Amino acid sequence: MSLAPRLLEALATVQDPELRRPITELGMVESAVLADGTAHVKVLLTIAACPMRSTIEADVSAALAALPEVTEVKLELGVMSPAQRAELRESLKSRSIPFSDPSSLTRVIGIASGKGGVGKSSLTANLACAMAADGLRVGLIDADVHGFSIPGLLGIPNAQPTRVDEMILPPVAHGVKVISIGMFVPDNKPVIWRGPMLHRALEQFLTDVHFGDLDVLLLDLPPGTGDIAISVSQLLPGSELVVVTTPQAAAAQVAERAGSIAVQTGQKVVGVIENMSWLVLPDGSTMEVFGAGGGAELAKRLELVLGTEVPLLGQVPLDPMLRAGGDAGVPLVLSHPESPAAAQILAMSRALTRRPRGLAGLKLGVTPV
Ligand SMILES: Nc1ncnc2c1ncn2[C@@H]1O[C@H](COP(=O)(O)OP(=O)(O)OP(=O)(O)O)[C@@H](O)[C@H]1O
Repeated sequence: MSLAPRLLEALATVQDPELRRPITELGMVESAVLADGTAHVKVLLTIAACPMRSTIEADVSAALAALPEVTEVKLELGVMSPAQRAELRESLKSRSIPFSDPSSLTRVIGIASGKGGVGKSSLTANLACAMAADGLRVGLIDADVHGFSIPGLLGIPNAQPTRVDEMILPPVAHGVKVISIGMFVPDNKPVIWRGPMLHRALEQFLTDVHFGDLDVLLLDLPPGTGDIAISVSQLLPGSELVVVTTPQAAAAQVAERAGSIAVQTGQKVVGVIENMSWLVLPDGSTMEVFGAGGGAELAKRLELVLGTEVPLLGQVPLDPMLRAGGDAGVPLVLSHPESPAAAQILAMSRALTRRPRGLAGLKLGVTPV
């Protein structure tokens, strides 16, 4: 194996599109030789059917061609041997759940609701895209096993994760790394898994899916107070919760149950989102279709039950464009960021990600004298 330093420097600027690391670090560059202005380079793909083959090919050629001493690029693509793949897997994979390590800097936020249909998944998809558009590295786990809808909301209804042996690489949509139970269920069949299987599935997502370094990991939780909520708190003890409700008093009461599970799990409820708060009519007036006050009431009650501050993060109006954005797979915060509903979601995304983080469990790197 021969590796010319100047060529390696150029190749180090090329990232594997799925693993998001320089190809030089991933052991993908087998040889790189410069002879009479011609760069002869062999790059190894992780698997033969690599969906990113042409992207890698184009990026490598462009990076090499940019060197002044290179007049021609001769690129050969090969495939890693099982032993090379095993080495790569070892170098990438942590034995445990990376996000549950006390020194992890990833904020993990579960989005919960009392009942279905309050817009939890739509808001989760929009929040994830808002955070990614703000330059954060965002992962999203669709853990709503009975109603997985995140891939559709993000425009990748049929996306399949790439598998490198036992390692799973999540598809990326609008800059968000997404994994959904729906991606592992053939033909959109309903999932009838019970507690232990759900726990195992979530555990597998958290250990086997290679998200890489993330600033935020969002989880779209199933509505209610089911097994997944308990599993999340066990597998991700530092995770936080946001509770979504509509303004309706009855909905807020059901949501209170979902939020107060945090008393048992020890999770922090970082806020309430009220969705479908009002509808702006053509004459400019507003109509409170589902009543008023549910979000503020829920936040107040959760504060009492949990004994911690629970702010109402925002109120998102009904907006047909939000629904249409979900159907089209382009969330409203990306297609119409100026709309009042998107503006609310963008503000909430910033409020959630710019909070100072607690120092509990973090290594501060200082030694007492
Ligand atoms: N602010 C809004 N304005 C207009 N339509 C909305 C709004 N929020 C959600 N919707 C629509 O309401 C419906 C339910 O939303 P969504 O699927 O996100 O709810 P959910 O709480 O995740 O439900 P489930 O948990 O049952 O999957 C969808 O058709 C969605 O497009």
